[in-house]
Amino acid sequence: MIPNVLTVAGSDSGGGAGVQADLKTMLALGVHGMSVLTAVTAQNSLGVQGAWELPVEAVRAQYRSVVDDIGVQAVKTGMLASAELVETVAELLAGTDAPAVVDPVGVSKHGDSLLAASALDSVRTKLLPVATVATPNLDEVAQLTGVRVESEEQLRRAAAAVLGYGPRWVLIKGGHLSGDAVDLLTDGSEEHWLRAPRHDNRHTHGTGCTLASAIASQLAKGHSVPEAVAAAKEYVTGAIAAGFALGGGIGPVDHGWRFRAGS
Ligand SMILES: Nc1ncnc2c1ncn2[C@@H]1O[C@H](COP(=O)(O)OP(=O)(O)OP(=O)(O)O)[C@@H](O)[C@H]1O
Ligand SMILES: Cc1ncc(COP(=O)(O)O)c(N)n1
Repeated sequence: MIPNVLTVAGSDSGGGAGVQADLKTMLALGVHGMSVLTAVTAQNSLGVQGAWELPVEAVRAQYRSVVDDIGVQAVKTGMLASAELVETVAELLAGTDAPAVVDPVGVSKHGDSLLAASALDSVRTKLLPVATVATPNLDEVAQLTGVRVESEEQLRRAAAAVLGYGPRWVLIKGGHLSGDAVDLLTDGSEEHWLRAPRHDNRHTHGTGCTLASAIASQLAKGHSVPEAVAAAKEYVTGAIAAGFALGGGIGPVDHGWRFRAGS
């Protein structure tokens, strides 16, 4: 049986991040990808030119259509735009018997806001508590907890601060530090350090979405959280190494790098 994985996220018209990155990742990792769109962005390699959220009823209806008939083995969330959508999605996740990977998307790589400032409190108090794994980057950690990380040693403090909001596991992504690309996965008792060589490639649009979707895909296949995150890190590292130029700005990671390696 092919596991079903659902992304609840925004559309990136340029195809490098958001729902498009999620579905490509799911295909590459051998699961059936499904989507609940929360917002539509006009976006390309240069930035986000516009964003429109969907009505709460549209998000709820898409979710019910998928979960009630087809069923899901894992869910991933990305851009949720507003407090109302964050709270709706948190409530839907709480009623779903499947692991949830929550990527608390705040700002795009170009600095465009993808989440209203008024939604931060709902992320802290409603969404993080229902996450099996939360995957904030360092900017999101600072926004959500006030903890600023400038070195690898400080990742532990960031992880403890995020765990304080109640996710089962947290993966703090240190991709924005210099040196190796080091992330810390912990549930407060176990610690797993994930280290990969930094690829000197500016075409990294979609790294966060890709990593979170890869984790959800591996969880759906029945792997434990540490196994799922290790496999997802390997996949995203290869995708970053193969990231390619597109348009005039930052190009996407290559979701199909494993297929191309053999072609
Ligand atoms: N240049 C790089 N080389 C190798 N790995 C990287 C590089 N940049 C980021 N990573 C890794 O990619 C994953 C995503 O981390 P990152 O911090 O980029 O997420 P993000 O900030 O949510 O994504 P984005 O910056 O696209 O919004 C992490 O595992 C991180 O360590
Ligand atoms: C619709 C949408 N969702 C998320 C992101 C962040 O992308 P990432 O952190 O993976 O680069 C984005 N740029 N656009």
